[in-house]
Amino acid sequence: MSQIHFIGAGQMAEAMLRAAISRGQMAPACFTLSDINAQRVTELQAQYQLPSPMSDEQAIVDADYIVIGVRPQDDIASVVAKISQLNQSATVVSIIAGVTLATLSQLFGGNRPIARIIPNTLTDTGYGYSGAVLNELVQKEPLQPFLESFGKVMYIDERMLDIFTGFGVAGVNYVYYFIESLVDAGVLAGLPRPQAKDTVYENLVGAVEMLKISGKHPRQLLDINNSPAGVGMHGLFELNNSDFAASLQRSVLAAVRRTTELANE
Ligand SMILES: NC(=O)C1=CN([C@@H]2O[C@H](COP(=O)(O)OP(=O)(O)OC[C@H]3O[C@@H](n4cnc5c(N)ncnc54)[C@H](OP(=O)(O)O)[C@@H]3O)[C@@H](O)[C@H]2O)C=CC1
Ligand SMILES: O=C(O)[C@@H]1CCC=N1
Repeated sequence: MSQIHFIGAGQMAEAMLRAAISRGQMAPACFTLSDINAQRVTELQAQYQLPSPMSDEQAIVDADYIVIGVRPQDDIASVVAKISQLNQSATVVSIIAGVTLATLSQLFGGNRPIARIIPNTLTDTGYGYSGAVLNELVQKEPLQPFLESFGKVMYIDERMLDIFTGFGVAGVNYVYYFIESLVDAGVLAGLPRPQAKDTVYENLVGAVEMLKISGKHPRQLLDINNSPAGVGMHGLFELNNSDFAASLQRSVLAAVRRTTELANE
């Protein structure tokens, strides 16, 4: 059983281990945590019945995988120094947005297996891809069960990882925002909120299924959904007349830019 130690026990660390445990793919005993905020660690240990090691240092020594879960703006160099001092062989799994394998390898002084993973916050659902890049020292097979315990895994070229972060992982934002706006539209038109919400959820899941089942392009399904001079076409005309598509695309580009920016701050 692999031992996984998280340094930085924030939102993402919790989302990953909660999914791994609740989906029955990893045992609570696999996980130890450390964080600047000791209270946070105590709370998570109690909530998920995680072991309490003798010390943070001991947990790092015992780990097979060490997940760096701090933010790009945090003192990453001090985290690396601590790992290097205590454990020379564990595979490092960095989830820090924007920070490249080259930067991490340089900090670790080479010879360190490093996986750069950008997890998705859809962890509990089994949907959503984590973007993954491994350096040549990582053994993929033993790492895979951990990665798959909190989502699907998409191995991509590292030069695409910031794009994947801003587009794919931050991408859930656009879906939540779209759902909120569309439910509000139903309410604005006069439907009670619970019915508006149920309708939007059903349409969203159903539309994805239709695209998958039919193999058609969205535009082809739009054509089927719109009769001549009909209801749908009048609605679409207003959308065509708006900045909807370009706004969405500008938002994604801003998120991608910010990913790269963060690594240089
Ligand atoms: N949230 C998301 O959707 C995603 C986030 N990521 C990446 O995951 C990482 C974590 O994000 P998230 O969980 O949202 O952030 P959080 O702020 O929730 O978690 C970071 C945690 O690390 C702690 N911390 C900071 N410095 C240290 C240190 N030197 N040693 C130990 N603990 C430390 C922080 O404590 P304190 O708050 O007290 O400073 C905090 O508890 C980021 O790098 C982000 O880019 C990747 C994919 C998705
Ligand atoms: O906003 C963030 O920092 C993270 C990284 C990608 C999505 N959310």
